[in-house]
Amino acid sequence: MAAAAAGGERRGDRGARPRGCGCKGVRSCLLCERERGGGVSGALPPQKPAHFIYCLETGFAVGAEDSAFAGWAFPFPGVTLIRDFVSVEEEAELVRLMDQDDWKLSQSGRRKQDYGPRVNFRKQKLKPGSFDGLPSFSREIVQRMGTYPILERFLPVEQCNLDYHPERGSAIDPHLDDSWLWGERLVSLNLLSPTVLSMSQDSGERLQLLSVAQQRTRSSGPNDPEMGDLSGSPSTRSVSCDQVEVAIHLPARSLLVLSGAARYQWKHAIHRQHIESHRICATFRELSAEFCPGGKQEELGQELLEIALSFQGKPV
Ligand SMILES: O=C(O)CCC(=O)C(=O)O
Ligand SMILES: [Fe+2]
Repeated sequence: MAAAAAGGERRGDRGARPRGCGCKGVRSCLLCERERGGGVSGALPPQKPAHFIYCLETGFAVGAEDSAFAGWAFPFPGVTLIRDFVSVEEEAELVRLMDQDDWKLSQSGRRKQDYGPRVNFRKQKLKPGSFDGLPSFSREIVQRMGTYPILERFLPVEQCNLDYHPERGSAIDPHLDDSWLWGERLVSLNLLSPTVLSMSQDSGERLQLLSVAQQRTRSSGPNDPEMGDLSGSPSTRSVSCDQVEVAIHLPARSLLVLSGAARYQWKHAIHRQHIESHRICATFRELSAEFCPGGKQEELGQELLEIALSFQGKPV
């Protein structure tokens, strides 16, 4: 289960939980918060003062218009978003097929279905367990992924479906996905409703910002009529990384690929307030170098790949 390592979720005994709640340790959802009364701190995301919005066209994170960072931007590499990766009809069919299997209760008001090997991330132990492959309905989806250059030779060995519902206050805390087992590209298919993936870092390093005019100069050249006023002196500004949150807007039916800095340096999260209606996300993960040809555990990697790509799986 990737999200466990990803989010560092812990087992903990906080007494009986209400029906429908799968929270453990410090996590909570609307159901257990209601039961406890008064809510809990940590149910809402920490507010970061510097709000940026990821711009798909330029690959920059751009200061939100109503904020103190309007007019400022910085490069945000490692994000690829493919709109309309599946059609409305395919989306409905995928959800119908997912719903034929049970959803297990998970942390923070989520439900999940996992198709993947048995993993202990803490001890770095891995075995196939009862994994019998990705589900048959993913065969075409995985084949389609491979037609995009960014997903060349993308061979997933895990699929994790997560189900988010506003009534349960579903969310996922900021985390990095594991990188011992999982490789460079994290791929997620967004179904049923749009949401926002919130990117943040704990590091106190300074992030150098460019004024939007400077950014246009670099990307468009000096003769672009869109450039606006470039005559002023180039100004600079910086902000501490841990003050920044970058919103990546994810339309329904889009496919998101995170790699590089967006995968390894920036944590990702879905805040509760960004689940406005039922949402399902299917995340696909590939193996890290250790499990690929030439790596220490290539045989185990090959075995897992063969199982995964038989597409005969049921949730583990
Ligand atoms: O729901 C999402 O888009 C993110 C899921 C995620 O980060 C994870 O499963 O590790
Ligand atoms: Fe994740």
